[in-house]
Amino acid sequence: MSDSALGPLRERITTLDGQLLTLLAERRRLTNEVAETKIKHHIPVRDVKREEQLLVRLIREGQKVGLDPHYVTQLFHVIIEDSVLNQQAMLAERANPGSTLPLNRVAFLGDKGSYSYLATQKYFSRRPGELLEIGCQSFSEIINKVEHAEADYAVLPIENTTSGSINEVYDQLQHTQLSIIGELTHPIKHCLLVAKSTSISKIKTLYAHPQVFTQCSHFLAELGNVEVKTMDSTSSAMLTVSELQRDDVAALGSEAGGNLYGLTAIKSNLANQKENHSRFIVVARDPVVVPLQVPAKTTLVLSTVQKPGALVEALLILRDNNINMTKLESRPIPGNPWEEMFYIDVDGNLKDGHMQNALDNLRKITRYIKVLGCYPSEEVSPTKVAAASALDQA
Ligand SMILES: O=C(O)C(=O)C[C@]1(C(=O)O)C=C[C@@H](O)C=C1
Repeated sequence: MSDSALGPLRERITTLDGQLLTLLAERRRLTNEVAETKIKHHIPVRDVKREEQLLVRLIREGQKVGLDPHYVTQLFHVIIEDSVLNQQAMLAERANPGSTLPLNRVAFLGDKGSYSYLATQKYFSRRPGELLEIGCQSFSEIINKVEHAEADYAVLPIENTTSGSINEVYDQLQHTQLSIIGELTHPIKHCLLVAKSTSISKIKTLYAHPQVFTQCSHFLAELGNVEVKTMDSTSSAMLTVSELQRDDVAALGSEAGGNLYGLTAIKSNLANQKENHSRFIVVARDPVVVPLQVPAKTTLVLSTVQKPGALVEALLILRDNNINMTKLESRPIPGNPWEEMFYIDVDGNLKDGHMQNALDNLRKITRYIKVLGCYPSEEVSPTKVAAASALDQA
């Protein structure tokens, strides 16, 4: 079928897509207005009951026009997540009036196209002010830039669903006075990126960051006899391949990043686990206040006294204060063999009475304890409705 036969239909689709965008922008404006009311009346951002009602109604209405419940649910999860994150960003900004900058200078690993670059773009797209990206070669350089006020923020990857914690970043946090002020998760979709038209069987050299090789180890084993070259960042791997312009070299990285270097993805979804996400933290020189209407997380670092059960005792304090721990990580203390620093993420706000009580009690039983930051939680768990409940009422 020629393009001209598709033309009229495509024109109508293009018009509809434009209308959908206009409607989505209008919906976003309305939810921002809702946020203003929530700020004024101290109402929590998230209202799961309202989300449930809305989804049930939409699933029912969708069915009437031939849209299946799964499709409608997925679509509105994305839309609702967007409104929740925007509202949270608005509330956080109001609670920290002095912290809004006309220019956000942000240090991150790599250059244009790295996963940290994409995460930086995503996080700051919801914040006021222009973005100035400062690509760095190492985590210590990133921290240094913020400590010396050459950057205002740093975006650092802290864990990945396939390869686990990024120890180097935890070790940097041990020695800095910077505070964690935000977090975000970003899907990591590794692709095989090439500069010239080629096929997988022709590839002899593969460039990537070591973390990426770890996350794609099954694919590498399948590839067989390919020379693997480790690079400082995903972006330097992509830059190298775009400069070489050969049909026997490839980089591992995201499709969006590769596009910035004129690279094409010839195979996608290369990570060992299908659901491959990285969690990033955002750090700054000054801590932020998180309004109580926004779900918060707090990250602590502590070392216990050397006696059996000391860590258990610390964790029981959290349980007794009804505080949910979302992550526990241990790292060696340099110069003190067999001693550990524990990094603990919990759901909770520093302003909350339970949290204050837990911290007071932890201080009594630990050798060292520091709050690395309290920040809005960006994990917006999708509200579930049983499709049956939506359909029963139809
Ligand atoms: O109705 C609200 O309270 C909103 O903030 C809007 C909205 C939505 O996007 O529909 C967003 C977040 C809430 O959890 C519920 C619904």
